Amino acid sequence: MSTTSAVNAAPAHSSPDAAHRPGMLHLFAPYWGARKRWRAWLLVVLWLAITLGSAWLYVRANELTGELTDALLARNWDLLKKVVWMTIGVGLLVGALGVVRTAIIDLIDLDWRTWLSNHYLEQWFSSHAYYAMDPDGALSNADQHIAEDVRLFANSSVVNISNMINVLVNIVAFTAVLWALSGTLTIPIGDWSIKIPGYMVYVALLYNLAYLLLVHWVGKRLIVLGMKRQTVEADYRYGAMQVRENAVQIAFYGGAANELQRLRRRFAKIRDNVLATVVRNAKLEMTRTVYGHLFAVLPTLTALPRYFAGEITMGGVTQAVGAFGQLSASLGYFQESYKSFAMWLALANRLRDFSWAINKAHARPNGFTVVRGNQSDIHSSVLALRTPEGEPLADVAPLKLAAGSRTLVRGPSGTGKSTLLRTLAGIWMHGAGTVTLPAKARIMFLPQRSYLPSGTFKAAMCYPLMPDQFDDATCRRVLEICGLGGRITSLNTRDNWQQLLSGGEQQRVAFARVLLQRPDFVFLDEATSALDPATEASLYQALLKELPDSAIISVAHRTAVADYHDDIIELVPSAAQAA
Ligand SMILES: Nc1ncnc2c1ncn2[C@@H]1O[C@H](COP(=O)(O)OP(=O)(O)OP(=O)(O)O)[C@@H](O)[C@H]1O
Repeated sequence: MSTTSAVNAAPAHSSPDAAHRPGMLHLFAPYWGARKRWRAWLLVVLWLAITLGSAWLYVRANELTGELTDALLARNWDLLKKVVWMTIGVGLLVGALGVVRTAIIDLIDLDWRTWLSNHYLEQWFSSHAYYAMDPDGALSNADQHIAEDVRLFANSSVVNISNMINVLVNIVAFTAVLWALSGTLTIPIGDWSIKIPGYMVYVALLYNLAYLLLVHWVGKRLIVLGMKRQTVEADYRYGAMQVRENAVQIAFYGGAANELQRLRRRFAKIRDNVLATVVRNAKLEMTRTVYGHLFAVLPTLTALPRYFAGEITMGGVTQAVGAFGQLSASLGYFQESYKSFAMWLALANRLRDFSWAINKAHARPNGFTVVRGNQSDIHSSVLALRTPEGEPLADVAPLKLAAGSRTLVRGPSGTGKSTLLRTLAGIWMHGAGTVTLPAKARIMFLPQRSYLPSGTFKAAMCYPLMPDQFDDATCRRVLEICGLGGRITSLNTRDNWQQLLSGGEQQRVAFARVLLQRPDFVFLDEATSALDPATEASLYQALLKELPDSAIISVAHRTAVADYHDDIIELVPSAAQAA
């Protein structure tokens, strides 16, 4: 792994507790607040214009139902024909505008999702967040946050907000219609009378407010359940993925029964969550059904006083009932979509927690200072290595690794040899000391088990550089040196190399990477542990021959490896660790 980007990732003096939990606004502002977002805003303006136009058409359609009723009652066939044609025309126009509106919403959704995905990917890969240890577990399902949560959040935000605006426009339009049709209701009380202008609007508002409060009271637990749902689903999927990735090891251990139990336990959590959601949804639906049916005749009853007073015609009643229905349907949107709001809130909270976990990872104090200087060697002060819990591991005397030097790091298991390499790579932050790296040197770290991305073999071999940076002939030459010439017939064969190649072959691919990329410093952490002594010897000999000027720093338990090194760093466990 090249360290150029990882060096000194975290700020030296900060605290994860001080990390900022992003507010709701942070989910919207960076995208919608940026100046260059004119295309997205143009789409919003277009959508808004169509929504206003549609609202006017809905009002017109409602007027037409009133005119239709009156034309029928008056047996006015000419007027009836005209009204029918106009109703069809308005209906077609509303439908066509609806299609365009949906397409615009889909485009806004896609653009925003693209931006959010990039944003979270960058945050995750920036500094050390993607490999940071995560005590809260909020980073462990990062894949779920980036793939699923972002998709659902962008979609439900765009859909919910656009629906809400649409509903608000309809509320305003039909409140005006209903207000005009309501006239003034006069309630006589003895010698007095109370006059209520636009009384039908108040009835509709009260009816829906009571509805909303009831639905919230019954349904608020759905928010918590929605949040938990995403987590338990992700845990289950991750568990299954672990089995896939470690299938052979599990089979060797005969661990199928154990894995089965583990996955069943995780699935049981999904089941519990879904059951609780089903029960809560049923309660919510029941509440809505009972309430809706109890008050089904309310619009007609509300319009009757004016009809009986002779203030409106039967067409007026139809229109008033229609307007009441439209207003209620618009206000009722908040109840209808309670579940999707609950889901949206759960997603927003999960994304905020994810950003928070990344912020905490960024703010975690780094005990080490890793800097780039103009010198050609790598050197350090005394390095005090610690565990994440702060327990001392080992104190490493000042290092000086010059070009062409060969250094072996030895010591009992668990002393901190790999930790020392991680510290030099800038990806370990528990301890104290300073590491100075050459500004322009290329440094490569080979762990015991190298990462081989799936895809063409050439891409896996050239990782982390791009395959087009190397010609096939050079690739073939280093493969021959590493004893893989016969094994890999085509550089362009695609496969899951991590699973397909043996442990020793994977280590040989890692050596091929080194010979190909010719770094100035090579750190090998038990990089030949899976190889037979003869292959190990031939690889080390090839390394020294091909890269005579590179510094080689190995961590190895095998005594034979010492033959290829001049200096030895002996790590001794700290007094506390030895005790
Ligand atoms: N990510 C981690 N979280 C918690 N503890 C860790 C982590 N990585 C390493 N440690 C602990 O730090 C100690 C040193 O580990 P390290 O891998 O550096 O030892 P080592 O000398 O390379 O061991 P070995 O020779 O067995 O490979 C161990 O006790 C290990 O459990």
